[in-house]
Amino acid sequence: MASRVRKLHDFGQAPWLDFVDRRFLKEGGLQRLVEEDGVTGVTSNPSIFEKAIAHGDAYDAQLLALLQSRPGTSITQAYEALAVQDIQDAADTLQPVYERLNGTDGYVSLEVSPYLAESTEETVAEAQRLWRQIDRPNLMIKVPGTQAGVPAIRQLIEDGININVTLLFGQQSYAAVAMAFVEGLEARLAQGQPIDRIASVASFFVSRIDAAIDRKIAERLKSADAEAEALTGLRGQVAIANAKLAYQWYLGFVASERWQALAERGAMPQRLLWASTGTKDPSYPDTLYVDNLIGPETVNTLPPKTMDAFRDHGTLAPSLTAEVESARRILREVDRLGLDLPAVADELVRDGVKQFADAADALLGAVAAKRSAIVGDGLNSMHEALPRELDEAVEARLERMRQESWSRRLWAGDATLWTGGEEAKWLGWLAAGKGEQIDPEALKALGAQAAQYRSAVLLGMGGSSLGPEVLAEIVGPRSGSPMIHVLDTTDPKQIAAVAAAIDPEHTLFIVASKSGSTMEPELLRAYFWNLAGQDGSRFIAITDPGSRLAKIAHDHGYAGVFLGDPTIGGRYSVLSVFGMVPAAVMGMDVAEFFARVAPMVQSCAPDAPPAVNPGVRLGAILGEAANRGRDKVTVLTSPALRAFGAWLEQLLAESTGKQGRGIVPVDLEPPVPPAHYGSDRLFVLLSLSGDDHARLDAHADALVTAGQPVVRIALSSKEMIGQEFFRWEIATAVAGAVIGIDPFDQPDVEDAKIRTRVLIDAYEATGSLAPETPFFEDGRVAFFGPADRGHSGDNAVQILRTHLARPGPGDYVGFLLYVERNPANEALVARMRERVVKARHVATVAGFGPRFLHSTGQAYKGGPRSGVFLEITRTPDPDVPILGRKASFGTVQLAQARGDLDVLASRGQRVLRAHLQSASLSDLEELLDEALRN
Ligand SMILES: O=P(O)(O)OC[C@H]1O[C@](O)(CO)[C@@H](O)[C@@H]1O
Ligand SMILES: O=C[C@H](O)[C@H](O)COP(=O)(O)O
Repeated sequence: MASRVRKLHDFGQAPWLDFVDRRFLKEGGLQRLVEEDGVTGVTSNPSIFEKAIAHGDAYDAQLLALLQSRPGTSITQAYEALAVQDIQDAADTLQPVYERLNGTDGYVSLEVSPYLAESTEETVAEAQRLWRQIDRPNLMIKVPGTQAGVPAIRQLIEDGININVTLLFGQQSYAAVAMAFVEGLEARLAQGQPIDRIASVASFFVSRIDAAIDRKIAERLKSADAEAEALTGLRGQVAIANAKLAYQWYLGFVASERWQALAERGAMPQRLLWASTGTKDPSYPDTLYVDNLIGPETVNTLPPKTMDAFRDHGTLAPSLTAEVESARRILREVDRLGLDLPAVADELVRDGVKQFADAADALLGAVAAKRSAIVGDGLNSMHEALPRELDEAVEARLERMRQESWSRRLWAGDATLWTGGEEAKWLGWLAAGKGEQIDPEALKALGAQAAQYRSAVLLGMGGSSLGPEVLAEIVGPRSGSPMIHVLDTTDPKQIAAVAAAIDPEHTLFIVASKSGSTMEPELLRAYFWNLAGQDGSRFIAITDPGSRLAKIAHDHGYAGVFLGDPTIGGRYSVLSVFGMVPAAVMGMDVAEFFARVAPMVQSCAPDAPPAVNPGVRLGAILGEAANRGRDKVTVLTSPALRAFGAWLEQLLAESTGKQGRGIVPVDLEPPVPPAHYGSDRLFVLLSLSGDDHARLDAHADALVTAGQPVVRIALSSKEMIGQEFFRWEIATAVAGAVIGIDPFDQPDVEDAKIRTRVLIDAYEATGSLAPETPFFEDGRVAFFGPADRGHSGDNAVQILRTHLARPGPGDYVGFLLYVERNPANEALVARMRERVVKARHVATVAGFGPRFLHSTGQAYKGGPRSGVFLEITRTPDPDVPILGRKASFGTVQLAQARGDLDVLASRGQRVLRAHLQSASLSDLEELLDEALRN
């Protein structure tokens, strides 16, 4: 006996299957339905593919093969490759049907990306691309019947592409779509193109209408509506009535002269297709939306469950044209009762687009997760353990980000993600992450040339020095390549130490400054220019086009000038020439380096939904933590990655620390037992496989047990540090959006520079710095501070005690040292920090001046006003003169310290400056120790 499903054909209706799945196709499921049930078509949508691909392993083998053969494949491309294969398989299964029915049936539908529903042009382009790629005559591309979709449908029909119009709910949009179909065909005819093989269906959604109307009715019934009985009578009636009237419109339409003219030229009608025919309300019969919509020249696409039910107990009768008057009456009732069907239809279109976009997000998320599993340790891992409240806030934020398409908007340069200001002009680092800002061949040649030098000295500040320093310290020069010294200071001892360590004859000097006008690299450039005998052949410059440095490099005959991208701010520049030129000098294979970075860039791509996008996810954590007072991002690393924090500090602080908000990075603070930490921290651990990180792990475990939020990041090799540059750049940009600031400006840095300049200019004029009076001195140490800040005490210990008693919960203590940055001084300040943390239970930061001025300085001045700073200065001895100037490097450094203090004080931060007279730094450490003892 013929199957009941097959018998639908007797009524002129084509049964299609609303389902696709790899295993089902491979096991011959579709073939069986074609043979046994007379199925003559297949529809898919993003939800169907989400169910197929995201759950189970049927697609994993193809995915693995794809990613192995083309590692650069994006998750959208990967999904598409999987879907395309299924659609081609289904089309091939239906090919005999298509042939037998002479192109009137036998179609398989694939939907364009739901993300494009508002863009006509992009929908057209994607439909054309999929059409070419799938390359089957019995393919239909599904395009939503939205406002933007209608002109796309017209265009695509004109192009000769079969179209399944999806998401139709209302009579009006159906009519618009039918006209678009006609116009497309007419346009073809006008061009002399054939129209007899252009197939189209208009997918009228059914069950979703009842679901929406029934919900409205239920709401009304809750409030004891006077029309309760009439409303109840409409439950489960409206969708079918709506569909029946759509069919009546169709009948009128195909009878029209306009259509008949096309029909005479061989045009096939655009059939109405009943979609969404699986019953949503279990109290309704499971074949409701099949039994009642049977009629000629139509299609019903049935989900497997509905098809099984219909096969089993469906009712075959020509129902579509029955009781049309009753359908009209029902819709009049809907109108009378104010249920507003057109509004419901509009809302269902919006919901439908969103629902498919949600499904696409889930699908892409699942593909991304599968890809991460395949990439394995080729992608640095990240795991977070967050206290419940923060965890919930992060998850809620990620969901909001998903709904608001943050990953896509970030890459698209949508400034409204931030403050709607200048942000879009500063996104060149995204392309730089893909290696697009450098010329690998030129860098290879540079690496070969650089091998002749014993050492290299890089002169730069902030973003121009910290990236190279991290690369030098973590990855290090290859054997045969020069040893690299990074100088980002005006400290005379530090400058002298580098000058003494090199042989200028065998040294390559790299002057790095985006602006080309930063004071420190300019002074250092002049100093080493003379030291190197003014021989330009041993100098190269890295700078932005048209800068003063570019001109000097040209005039001085530099061996090379590497130009940066002006749309990249300094702190985001490490993956541009600013990091990669020094890397090449160190003998790194830059192309190989970027090949390692690539999996992170792909994982952070615009199509990677926030929850599985490692950069966006981290950004959500950083931003939510900061907004909840956990604004001290405490960086802990395994030994080999120790240097990373210096780069990260600048990125986080300078990007987010403004308008009294932002993140205060805490780097190189010695770990202490969890009891000493407040509730203002977020801990980030970076560990390198094979490095000694057992203690670090134990510390992290203890922190988690104590309820502290911990993010753990693991690298499989030190070369993988490149991935962290990119992850953190994305994370910082995203955190900036969560915090609500522009992460690409640095509004408070300039002030300290101005104050310094005033002091130095005065020095050049008078030969001395403007006098200043300490509020206390004892010959060992002199103290300076704003008079109005209540500094008091009869001796150094008391003064320090008073100052260090200032921080309360959530505050932080900053040590700002204008002394040589060397291992001994670093160790000393680390000890001082440890004492403060233990005694005061607050976070501590430390910076060596003027280096930190171009890095964390922005956050200390513009960020949260929770800092308590101890600035430490001394009169440098021996000093280093600057040729052609009265001021020495030491004088400049002191002027910088004074300028810094002034600005910090003017911003309401609590500041004290200890100027070492006869006391050494160790002496100060003892005083501090005493001051912290009760
Ligand atoms: O590369 P440049 O222009 O010399 O700037 C160095 C650093 O100084 C700053 O502008 C801060 O003063 C940083 O943003 C930057 O990385
Ligand atoms: O083309 C088919 C439609 O996408 C499908 O029928 C929608 O069904 P649903 O409303 O059950 O999601």
